[in-house]
Amino acid sequence: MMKITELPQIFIDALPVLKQLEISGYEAYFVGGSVRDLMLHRHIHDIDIATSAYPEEVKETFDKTIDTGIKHGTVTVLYNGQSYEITTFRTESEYQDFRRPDHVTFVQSLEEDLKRRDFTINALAMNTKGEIIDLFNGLTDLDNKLVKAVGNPEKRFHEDALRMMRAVRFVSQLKFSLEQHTEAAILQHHKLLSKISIERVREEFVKLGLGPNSREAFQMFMDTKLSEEVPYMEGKQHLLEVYPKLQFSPSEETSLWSIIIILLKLQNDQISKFMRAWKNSNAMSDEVEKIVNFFDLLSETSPSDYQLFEVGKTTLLNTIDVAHILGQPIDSKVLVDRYMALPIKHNDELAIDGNFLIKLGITPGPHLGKILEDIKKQVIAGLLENDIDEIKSYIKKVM
Ligand SMILES: Nc1ccn([C@@H]2O[C@H](COP(=O)(O)OP(=O)(O)OP(=O)(O)O)[C@@H](O)[C@H]2O)c(=O)n1
Ligand SMILES: [Mg+2]
Repeated sequence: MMKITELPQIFIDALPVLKQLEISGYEAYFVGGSVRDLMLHRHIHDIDIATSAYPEEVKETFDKTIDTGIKHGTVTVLYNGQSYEITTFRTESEYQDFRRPDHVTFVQSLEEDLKRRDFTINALAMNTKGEIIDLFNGLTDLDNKLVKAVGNPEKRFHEDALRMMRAVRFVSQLKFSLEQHTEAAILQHHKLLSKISIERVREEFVKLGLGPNSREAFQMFMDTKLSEEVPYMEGKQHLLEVYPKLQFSPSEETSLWSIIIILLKLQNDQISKFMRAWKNSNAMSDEVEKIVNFFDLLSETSPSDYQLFEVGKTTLLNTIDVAHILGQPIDSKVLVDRYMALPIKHNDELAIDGNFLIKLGITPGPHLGKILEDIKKQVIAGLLENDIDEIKSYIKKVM
């Protein structure tokens, strides 16, 4: 049996929680992604604990607990300023509506818990001695870099169809391959994905898109026809096939969405609809719309100083990133230099404001707004110095 002697701090911090359960007469193990990532020497962002104790028993064992998902057997324990999700050994009923189980069955053995998990690499457990429990050859699959369903892949995907997205997401994140029966089962059952809420699909899609192996994973996403079951991508493989051939993989979510929208050749009025269909936030949607529009502008012409000012630094850099990934030849250095050389970069850097104009005797209203806008344009174009006195004499001249 493999034994880990030097555990990362995050496990050491959690050990007293597992030991407390053991003292109370229950079994407790580290499970899931944290054990996988430990074996891969990847960063461990959180840990999951599985126990033979029922949720009520977990609550009796610790002082501070929160009923996170008590129906599903999960209790959060607050310990030493950290929070830990502790889930009772459970299985999933096989056929509900292909979504997360709405009821679960608690079971007595770790083995029964592990065998309903999605992939062998996620079905490892570790006890308090640091011993790895590997009932489904997860360690071999880790060595061979394989995402392989535990047992019958069709059953696993019927229990939770999101797992099909998770499979390609791990291919991207871990640079793994899909085991052939697992891949075949996804192709065969890809339609089940349409039953899953967009929020959950989006989360996996973003992880897929931002993973280091996202271009290969995206090819798999199309080959298995999962792409046919998500918003705006049905019947669009001929446009999306560019993605695996991109120069680079995106590393920002804004870039990922912008690139998909550009490849799909969506018109301007469809961008926010696309973003809404994917249940993205308004802030994300607004930024992506700005990026795509500026990208279109850059592909046609060189932006004016005023257009550079309007788009702002963040969107400029985001658009340059998108152009870079798409292999679009733009002179990013010139654009950034020009932006940095702008006399003002924000409205509030203008030497005057509306109140100043009112004091000069201009009546508030649309007319005043136009004058202010004109002054701003003159300043940005370098035709007028951003200086109160200069601006004052300019106003006197034009009025
Ligand atoms: N649809 C799912 C989701 C999760 N799991 C199991 O629950 C564990 C924890 O799930 P989660 O935190 O969602 O995923 P991780 O595998 O831990 O990946 P991440 O690093 O992204 O958290 C997984 O490892 C897996 O054993 C599963 O079997 N089926
Ligand atoms: Mg996890």
